[in-house]
Amino acid sequence: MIEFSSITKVYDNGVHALKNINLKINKGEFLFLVGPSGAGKSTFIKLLLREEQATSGKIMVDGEDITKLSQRQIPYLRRKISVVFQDFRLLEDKTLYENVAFAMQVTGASPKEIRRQVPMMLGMVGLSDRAKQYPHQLSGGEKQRVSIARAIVNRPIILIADEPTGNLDPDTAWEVMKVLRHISRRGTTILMATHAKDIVDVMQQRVIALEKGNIVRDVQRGIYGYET
Ligand SMILES: Nc1ncnc2c1ncn2[C@@H]1O[C@H](COP(=O)(O)OP(=O)(O)OP(=O)(O)O)[C@@H](O)[C@H]1O
Repeated sequence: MIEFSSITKVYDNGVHALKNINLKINKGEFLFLVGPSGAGKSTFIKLLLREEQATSGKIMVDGEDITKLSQRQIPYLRRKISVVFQDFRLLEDKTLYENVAFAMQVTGASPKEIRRQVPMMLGMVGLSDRAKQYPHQLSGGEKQRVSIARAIVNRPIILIADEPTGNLDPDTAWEVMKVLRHISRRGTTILMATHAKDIVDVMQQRVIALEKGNIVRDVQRGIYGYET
């Protein structure tokens, strides 16, 4: 479903951030992307989102080489590949319902679809009864769950989570992980970049480790494998 073939990224300053990466990701997989700072994790994510362009190689997503997309086609890619960030990035002047609904409105979804889909998503992340509240009334973990609801409301094929538990205490981080696991079991692929050793070790999912732009490990039911 997603395939990197001979992907290399050299930034303008000459840094080789990714070196000849070959990788296949299947539907519904849960993957952790790990590695020391500067290993190339963010670059990997940016290439998938087309925030950066590969220097060479191709990246197939859902049957299409995304390195060839024009600027005009990129918004469509970002519906197939959705992201949640460490800092949540919710709209503070909108309620939870409105935050999730807004992501559908911008794609031109009908009011009827929005009324059906938004409560379902808020239910899935366990926040049905908070729909009318504003982000400032929520804990960090709750904010991250809203941001996940918003990210999956348009049914992406892959959800990228970039350090999603980085700002959360351990208990709250696990609430977020339960939601991500549930979403993955329903068929959405999850790619989570993280430094959270304990989470990676307990979850026992596929682990892809990058170091200096190379994949140094790719194991099913893997562990974090670095000192923290
Ligand atoms: N826009 C850029 N221009 C030049 N070099 C860059 C740019 N972005 C990243 N790099 C370099 O590319 C390499 C890989 O960086 P990247 O941000 O992908 O690593 P990372 O694994 O995400 O690190 P972290 O865990 O700190 O987020 C680093 O050497 C970094 O300095």
